[in-house]
This record gives sequence, structure tokens and C-alpha cells, in this order.
Amino acid sequence: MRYTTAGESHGPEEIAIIEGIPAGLHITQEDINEELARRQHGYGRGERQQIETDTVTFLTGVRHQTTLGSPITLNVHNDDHNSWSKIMAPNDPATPENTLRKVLRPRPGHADLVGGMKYRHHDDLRNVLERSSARETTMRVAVGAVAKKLLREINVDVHGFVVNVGPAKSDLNVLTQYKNLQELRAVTESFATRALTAEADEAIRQVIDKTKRDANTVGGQVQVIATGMPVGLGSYVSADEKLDGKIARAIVGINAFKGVQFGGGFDNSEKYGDQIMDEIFWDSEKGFYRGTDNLGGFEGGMTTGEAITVRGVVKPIPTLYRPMKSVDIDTHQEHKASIERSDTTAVTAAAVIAESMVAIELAIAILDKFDADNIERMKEQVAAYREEIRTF
Ligand SMILES: Cc1cc2nc3c(=O)[nH]c(=O)nc-3n(C[C@H](O)[C@H](O)[C@H](O)COP(=O)(O)O)c2cc1C
Ligand SMILES: C=C(O[C@@H]1CC(C(=O)O)=C[C@@H](OP(=O)(O)O)[C@H]1O)C(=O)O
Repeated sequence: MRYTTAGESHGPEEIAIIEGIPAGLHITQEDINEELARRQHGYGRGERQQIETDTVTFLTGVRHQTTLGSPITLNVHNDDHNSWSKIMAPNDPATPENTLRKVLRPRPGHADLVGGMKYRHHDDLRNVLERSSARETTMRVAVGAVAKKLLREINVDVHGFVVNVGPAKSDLNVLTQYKNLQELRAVTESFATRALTAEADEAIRQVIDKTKRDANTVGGQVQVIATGMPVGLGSYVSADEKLDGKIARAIVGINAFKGVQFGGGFDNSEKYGDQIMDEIFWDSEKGFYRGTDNLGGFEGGMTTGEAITVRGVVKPIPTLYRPMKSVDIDTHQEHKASIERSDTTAVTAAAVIAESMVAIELAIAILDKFDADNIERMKEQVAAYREEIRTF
């Protein structure tokens, strides 16, 4: 399975093409729309989310709500394009200068300046902004929805939630209260902050509200848990086969993500070996298993069969309504950076995007290892493999 996305933030359409999804997978547009709505509805987002109601259309690869095995094309319309049609105008030769809403004062922390230098967009940094915008993550979540649908066929669940926003954090010890990810999901999805507890939800809202009043922005951390993955996906034999490495790349590839860890991650650096290694046990019913999951579900770049636990660090949003110092690219005079309509925080949406990226990497790993032509044959192969592992 592989995919690509295309689309500018204020252009007419967002597109994704996915290749390699097996034939016979039942999927509806509503399955995807639910996930798109989750990405849109997070506390701290700006006005754009009130303009958009992201809904997908299947253009290719699906017939009567069932995949054909051919490339799947997904399409989401940008409702906001109505207000930008003259500015974006893919088919018009040129538009009068005064309608262009040019960006000439690059925002520190965004892709504006370096993107302009690299692609020689000296006339207008909007040519960078339009694609570097996290609007594109709409399509990654749409692809992730297809990946999650596939994973659910083999009882793999993936869920992302918010650990902290700025100084307001959840107590991660509450995680042990939940039997499975469905229970956890019901709780975190009931909060517009995707926090773990009502106390954290309240504290995070206060931080976001104050940040907004201060015309500032704030970052945080999100965590993704995936349960039910078979043992031995990914490999130690070559560096680029390591599945934890692929997931790390997918997480840091999300706009504004600046760090990633598995299991206890950075905290493990302050501990000793006997506090960290996940001891091995055996049971006639389930075969080999671990007593703990401090290493986040990976050994040697391979899934251990325990829950996969990945954390990502999201930096604060670069665009500030009280802008920082920058330099005009035309005049080279010092100026405050451009102000574009913006979010206060992206952390609540980032949890859904990170969840989608993990799901995509897990689905790719499954489809690399097992039959990718037909979903029923894939399930048969996964079941046979699980049985072999159970009786090892
Ligand atoms: C869901 C989401 C929403 C975002 N919204 C904004 C925004 O409104 N304004 C902004 O300046 N950056 C926003 N960002 C961050 C920028 O897209 C990102 O910082 C920029 O593309 C530069 O990439 P980098 O931070 O990965 O280096 C958002 C990121 C995400 C994940
Ligand atoms: C459009 C989305 O996020 C956008 C990501 C973004 C950025 O610079 O990354 C800037 C903002 O764009 P706009 O100026 O059009 O409001 C966000 O709204 C979205 O998530 O759907």
C-alpha cells in the first residue's frame, strides 16, 4: 500500500490516491467523514474549521461501498475556496496585484522563508504557504480512515489522545483503568480537548483560552496506542525495515511535530535496565507475553504483540496575532511577520492526525507481509500466522 496527497489550502480541492488496498473491503464515505469530523472538532482551532465541513467523495476504486483492488481516489472540497477563487485561480493567467493577498514578511517557524528561497517564490510566499499548510492533513486522516477500516478487520485498534497542552497535563496513570481502546476512546472523545480526565480537560481549556486572550499560541504532546498487532511486523535485518523507525518518520512528518518517543521514551534514559525491560512470560492459552510494556511494543524494530505506544511533541503554532520580528523579502527592511488567520493550538487535531499516521504505517506493514489482493485471504493468512506465533 502507498498513497499520495495533493491540494493547496485555499485551492478548490484536496485529493488522495491510495494504491494497494485489497479488494473486498467494505467502506463508506461516512466511515471517512466521521474521522474527518474528529480532526476538525478540537478545542483551540481557528475560524477556518467553522467554514469547512469536510466530507469525502470516492472518485475511483470503490463500487457499491466495496473496494475493487484498484487505486482509490478520495476527494474533499475546500468550502473556503469560494472566498479565494480569484487569489488561487488555477486557470487564469494573472490577477490584479491588489487582489492577491501576497505574503512578503515570512513567519518565523512556518515554511515561508526557506520554501521561498528553495522554490524561488520571490514574488509571493503564498506559493509556499498554500501547500505547507496543515490543511493537507485532512487527506492523511482520510487515508488513515481507510487504513483503520482495514486494521479493524483483523482486530487491530488505534487511538490518539492529548497528553498535555502547555503546562496543563493529564495523569497517565488513569490509562490502566481502561480494559480496551474502545473504553478509552469513549472518554477522550467526550472532551473537546481529547484529554484523559475531566480535570485535565478543564485545565487545558483554561490554558488555551488564556493563550488566545494573550494573542499567543501553545503546543503540547499527543499519544497514540495501537492494540492487537500480530508479533513480528517490521524487521531488525535492515535499518529501513524497522517498523518503529517508519512510525517515527511518519509522526515527525506531521506539520509542527518536533519529537517522538516509544513507551517510556525519554524518561527511560533516567532509569536502570531492571526497571525497563519487559519480562517474558508464557501461558498455554496466549503463548508468550510480557508483564509490562515499557518499550512501547517494539524490540528490534519488530512488534512484540504488546500495545504500541507512541508519543509526539507538537510545537506551538507559528503564526502569531502579535507577530515576531521578520524581514520583508522585497525591501529587506525589518518588519513584523505577516498575520494569517490561524489556530491557537493544533494539539487536539494533532492527536487524530498522529493516530491516522500510525494506522497508515501499521496497514502498510500488514499489507507488505500478508496477501494484499483480497481482504478475506488477508484475514485467513493473518489468522494462520497468529496461530503459528501462539504455539511457538
Ligand atoms: C492541525 C494543524 C493545524 C495547524 N494550524 C496552523 C495555523 O493555523 N497556523 C500556523 O501558522 N500553523 C499551523 N500549523 C502548523 C504549521 O502547519 C507548521 O508549523 C508549518 O507547516 C511548518 O512546518 P513544521 O512546523 O513541521 O516545521 C498547524 C499544524 C497542524 C498539525
Ligand atoms: C485549514 C486547516 O488548517 C489550517 C492550517 C494552517 C497552517 O498554516 O498549517 C493555517 C490555517 O489556515 P487558514 O489561514 O486558511 O485558516 C489553518 O486553518 C485545517 O486543518 O483544515
